[in-house]
Amino acid sequence: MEQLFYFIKQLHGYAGKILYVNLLAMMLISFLDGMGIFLLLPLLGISGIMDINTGWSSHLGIIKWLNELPKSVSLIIIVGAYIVLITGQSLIQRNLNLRDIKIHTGFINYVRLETYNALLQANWDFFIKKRKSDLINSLTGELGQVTTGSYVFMQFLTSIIFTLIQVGIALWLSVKLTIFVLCCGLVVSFFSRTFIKKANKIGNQSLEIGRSYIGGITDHFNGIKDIKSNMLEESRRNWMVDWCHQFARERFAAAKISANSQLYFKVSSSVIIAVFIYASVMLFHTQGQQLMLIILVFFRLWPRFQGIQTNLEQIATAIPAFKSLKALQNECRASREVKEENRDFNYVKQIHIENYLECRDVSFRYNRNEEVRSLQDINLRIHSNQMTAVVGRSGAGKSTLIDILMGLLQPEKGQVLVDGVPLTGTNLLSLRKSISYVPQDPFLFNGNIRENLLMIAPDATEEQLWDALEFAASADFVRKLPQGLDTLIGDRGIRLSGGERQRLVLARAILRKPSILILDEATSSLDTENETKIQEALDRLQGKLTIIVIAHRLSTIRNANQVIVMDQGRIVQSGGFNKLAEEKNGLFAKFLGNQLTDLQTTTAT
Ligand SMILES: Nc1ncnc2c1ncn2[C@@H]1O[C@H](COP(=O)(O)OP(=O)(O)OP(=O)(O)O)[C@@H](O)[C@H]1O
Repeated sequence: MEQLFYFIKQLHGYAGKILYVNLLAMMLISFLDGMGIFLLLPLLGISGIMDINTGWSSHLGIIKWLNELPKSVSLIIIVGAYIVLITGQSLIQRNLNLRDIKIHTGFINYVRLETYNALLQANWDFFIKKRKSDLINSLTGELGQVTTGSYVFMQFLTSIIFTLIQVGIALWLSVKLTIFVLCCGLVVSFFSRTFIKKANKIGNQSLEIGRSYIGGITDHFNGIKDIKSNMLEESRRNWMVDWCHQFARERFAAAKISANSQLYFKVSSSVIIAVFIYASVMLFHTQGQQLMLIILVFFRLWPRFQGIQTNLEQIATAIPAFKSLKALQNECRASREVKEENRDFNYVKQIHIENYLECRDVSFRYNRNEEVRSLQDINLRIHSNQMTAVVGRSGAGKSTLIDILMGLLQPEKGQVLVDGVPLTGTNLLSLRKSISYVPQDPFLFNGNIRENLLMIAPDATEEQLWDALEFAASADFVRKLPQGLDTLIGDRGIRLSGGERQRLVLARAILRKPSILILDEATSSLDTENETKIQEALDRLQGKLTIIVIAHRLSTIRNANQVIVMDQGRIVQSGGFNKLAEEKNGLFAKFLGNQLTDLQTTTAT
């Protein structure tokens, strides 16, 4: 229940006073509802069904008073009172419903934003350890369950208040009878705890099933090209069929719990009332009007018990989602990148590197339980306004080094320093704001080219957009598109070629006016002509920007001021391009030799 109360606390924190106003309104409605029973009594008296003047209702003076009036007058009073009651109750109910919807939708957004903000502030390490589809599931399915659970909890509170007031009215009408019904309710509830436990188990299962669905579907669409080109449709279909069976089993089990619980309540109530009526008539010789009262009280209270039971089962089903979302929020908070004060990214100022960005004795492991280090004793200086190239075999640690330099990953040992000042929460965001990073697999969202560019620089003018496109050798292809800058590029830019995507992301990076430009294999999909254009553009930027390039094609880095050669997480060579090329036994000369051979082979074929 701890997790449930955590969210209820959040609900309370969000809604505040309105929650109490609603609870008060609920009490009023249930009181008016209870008054309905009260009106039935004089009605029954007037119609002659019950003898109002005898025994049990002696404390109901108003009924006697009504009974003494002429029938037509008392009937008008009762019917009028009935209309006033129902109208009042309906008006309050209407306002309550609208207010509830406001609280509920507001609360959904509150929890959504809390979780999303927590995710936005989590560090990179958190994301590389998490499955993306699980996060998507948390923000969709689980969030839905959590908000439904909170809503059901409000219904549960309403039911409790309604029941208490109904019990109060019932006690007023007949103490013994009400205590009897309450005892029966408690006994039945005690035995129905098992349904709540089962519902909680089903909640856990449905959480897992939801995760596996989103996981499978995400994998499917991420790998759709592989699936189509390698004809993997059948295996995907089998996965979906299996999932559907699992889903059907889980749904059926959930429905069975709810159906069994209802059956149990209905049968037990009929048995209890039958035994009670039999005992009243045969053993205690109860009279007609008392029997009527028994039925009246019983039939008003019992459905309330059943409603509470159903609410408890629904809450139990939602608790695993509560737990999961709470755990996610806590994990995000524990992995928060910077302290609370630095939260507002808009006020972060770019940092200007005067001398150099430095790695001092940096070592890093992705998994602390494993021996292998992805970076080992890295000592390196990246000089301001110069071009530094990082080369090495696949898996040598180049991308990891870049992530460390950007402050995305924290060194296990050693430090990253900006002009001699260690990279910490305060200057971390400033450094990142100064960087434009172009990854191997660039991110473009489903929109047009203009929107994708403006995402990074919302105030950029038309002229600045075209300048950036010119720089990245993209202006020509964008001009040729039917709608130019307003052309839609599809999911992740699928309607563009790999090279066009890379050039567009490069243009976007430049638009941000960074002081550090990092290109991680950013020219790998370009043909020689466009690569030359980019290289010329980078040459023009030399001396104005700090440029860090990871490149497999060594032609791209010919003009680099410094080349870092990495192997198995270590820096094995560093220096100018020509100097390293002359170190005949070095790894760099070997790479150069290989690329020359590749080039010659390609030309010969
Ligand atoms: N998220 C991760 N979890 C665990 N190990 C990782 C992770 N990312 C990379 N590694 C490991 O760290 C080492 C360095 O990887 P890194 O991506 O930095 O190499 P790289 O030189 O950039 O390779 P490539 O040129 O293929 O991109 C590799 O052995 C890799 O398996």
